[in-house]
Amino acid sequence: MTRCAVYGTGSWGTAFAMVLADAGCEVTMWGRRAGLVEAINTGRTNPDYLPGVELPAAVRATTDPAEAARDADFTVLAVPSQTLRGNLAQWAPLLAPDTVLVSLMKGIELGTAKRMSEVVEEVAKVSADRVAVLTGPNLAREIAARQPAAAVVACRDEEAAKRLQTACHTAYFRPYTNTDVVGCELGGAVKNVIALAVGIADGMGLGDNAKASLITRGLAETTRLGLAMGADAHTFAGLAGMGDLVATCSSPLSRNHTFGTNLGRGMTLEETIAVTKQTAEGVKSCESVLDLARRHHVDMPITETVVGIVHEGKPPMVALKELMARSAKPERH
Ligand SMILES: NC(=O)c1ccc[n+]([C@@H]2O[C@H](COP(=O)([O-])OP(=O)(O)OC[C@H]3O[C@@H](n4cnc5c(N)ncnc54)[C@H](O)[C@@H]3O)[C@@H](O)[C@H]2O)c1
Ligand SMILES: O=P(O)(O)OC[C@H](O)CO
Repeated sequence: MTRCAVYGTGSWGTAFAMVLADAGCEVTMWGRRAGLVEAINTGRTNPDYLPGVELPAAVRATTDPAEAARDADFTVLAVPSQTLRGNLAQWAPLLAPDTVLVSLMKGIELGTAKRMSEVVEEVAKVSADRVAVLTGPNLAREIAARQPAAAVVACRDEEAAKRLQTACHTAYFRPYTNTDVVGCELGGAVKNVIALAVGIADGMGLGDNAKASLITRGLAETTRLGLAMGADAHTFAGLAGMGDLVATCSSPLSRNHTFGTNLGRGMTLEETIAVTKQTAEGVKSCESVLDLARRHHVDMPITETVVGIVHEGKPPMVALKELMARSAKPERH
């Protein structure tokens, strides 16, 4: 039987653990808090992140990272992007020798501007052939309700991607393989920034034309960055690009979209952070995405606008006027 370790008992770690169990894997989750681990093992629910959802019997949890790691064919990482480096440094010595590490994270590291798979390779000292990424339009609550969704598993080693595809393929979860790890990771990280922008526009009551324009031009700037970094343009028209943008920018379940909506309605950053109970990656990653764009000399006006509103106190109405007054240009630029 395929054995999986899942590090992180948040919304997506738990929902993906369910997917793996439903696909026939045996899953051990690692969690920080003994109380939550106990609730998962005895109550078969995760009351903090997925209340009311019954977990399959093949999912169990532990606070011992070594116990979770033991004999795992796949080691799934589902912690916030900005804590991954520190977390993985502790777990790396415990990992099973040939395990494939799977990143569920959708962020870019602050300071280094590294993608999560790069952080994993560096900290766990493994080759890119042993690091996979799972991404796409996958709102955890819908997956936990076993509502249908497609996803992408990306790995430089196509055989490893296929093994992961088999390990997480269920009647309601349909993963496709891809070898464009750079494009898949950028799609996942930048859509969170665009979802913040769309949320802000929604909060300001700017309408559906504004939303569609931000999604489309958001995809254009994501693709520009991807091409500058060697990604395949087709990836951005797929599940990791357009697919995830549509889901995240249109769903009230998205933390990034909701965060933006609160800002657009006039809440301060501090008030918005206070009412956000889970990880909204775009809030920090907008700065690291902009850093990445500058390193690659790519213009990302929507990302720059989000950084201005979220981190520099720019009033959304001023930011809107500036964005609309940019010089006119052909669409494909
Ligand atoms: N929730 C979704 O719908 C969804 C879907 C796809 C991808 N993702 C991505 O998955 C990643 C995890 O998101 P999530 O939704 O599970 O977040 P979450 O906020 O629901 O859970 C985060 C988990 O990380 C743990 N954690 C927080 N700080 C930590 C630290 N310093 N050290 C160790 N553990 C820590 C929390 O206890 C929790 O178990 C993010 O990158 C997110 O973008 C989320
Ligand atoms: O809730 P969000 O905004 O982190 O988005 C969740 C997923 O990434 C959607 O695919």
